[in-house]
Amino acid sequence: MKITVVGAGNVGSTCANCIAQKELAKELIIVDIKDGLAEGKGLDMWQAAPINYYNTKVKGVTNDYTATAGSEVVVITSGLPRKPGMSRDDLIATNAGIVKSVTENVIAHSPNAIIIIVSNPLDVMTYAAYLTAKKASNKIFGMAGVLDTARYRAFLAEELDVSPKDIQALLMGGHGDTMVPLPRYTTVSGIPVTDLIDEDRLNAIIERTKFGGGELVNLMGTSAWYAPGAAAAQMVEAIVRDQKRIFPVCAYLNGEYGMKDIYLGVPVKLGKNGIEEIIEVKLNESEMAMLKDSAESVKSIMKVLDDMNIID
Ligand SMILES: NC(=O)c1ccc[n+]([C@@H]2O[C@H](COP(=O)([O-])OP(=O)(O)OC[C@H]3O[C@@H](n4cnc5c(N)ncnc54)[C@H](O)[C@@H]3O)[C@@H](O)[C@H]2O)c1
Ligand SMILES: O=C(O)C[C@H](O)C(=O)O
Repeated sequence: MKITVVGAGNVGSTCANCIAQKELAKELIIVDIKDGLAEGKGLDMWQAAPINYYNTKVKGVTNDYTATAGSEVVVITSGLPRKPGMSRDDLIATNAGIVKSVTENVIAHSPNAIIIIVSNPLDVMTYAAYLTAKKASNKIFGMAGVLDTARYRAFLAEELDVSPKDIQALLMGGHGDTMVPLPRYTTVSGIPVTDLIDEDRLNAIIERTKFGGGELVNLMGTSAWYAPGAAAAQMVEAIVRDQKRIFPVCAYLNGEYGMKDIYLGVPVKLGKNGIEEIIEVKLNESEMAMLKDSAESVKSIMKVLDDMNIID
């Protein structure tokens, strides 16, 4: 198994480190455009192998995609992160071109790879990569829901003073302020969360989750990486170990939830074939309205991508 992570910045290197520590690959290649950065991080991670006891051979390269040839899974994290005062959507002007050129290079050397996009604005960057790669949509999708759900679960665990391991939750929609956490599909070891927390506290947690990325941007001056890197690596694990995990993933919809030709966060089954099933949970009227609202917001950024005219 050979895995590539493109982007050796905060998220890419954290993701690569998780992949190595979980021994998900025999060979792990990290690529970055910045001279020496990926080589240095790859070498540093390889030197951690005798300490952390993993066999994954990590190597970094500067923009040399021949080294990535034959990768089975590729994670694309290249692109600018936002700064305080910016929205994720503000990144489209720079990141669309980066995601396009990186996807072309990835596909040229690993035509059969399953590709996971992380770069923001996530839903539209995933769509841009899909249009560029021209591959089946079950093999190209985005990471956001695993992260957003993890934030929601972490906040709930803290509020209820229980283990984060025992919180199961579902969150749908775009990776932006219109994301849709679903209390009806949130449990603590099977107990409905609504039985354990009052409505006001739950609503406050939902609001904090929606703006969870921005909270960290304001604290750090750049965006998060530990949870995002771990979330992408968890998706890689589900694929390489054929775990059939059910995760919220930014997936291409072709009629599911009454929507077509859009990438949006929905629950899917992830296994060795990538997205093996899109699960259509029953949404009530208000949940469906929120999902549609989120889709409209993603569509408005798809229109910006279209107007940029950079993808055939
Ligand atoms: N989907 C999510 O949930 C999620 C979570 C966190 C961050 N992100 C996004 O991930 C991206 C990366 O965030 P980060 O914090 O790692 O940023 P970062 O600045 O630390 O790293 C980005 C890296 O991409 C590299 N890069 C730029 N252009 C490249 C190219 N053409 N080829 C190869 N490498 C290139 C840069 O040199 C840099 O090292 C951002 O767009 C950020 O918004 C998404
Ligand atoms: O918030 C950001 O800009 C980065 C990422 O999308 C996140 O949610 O942490």
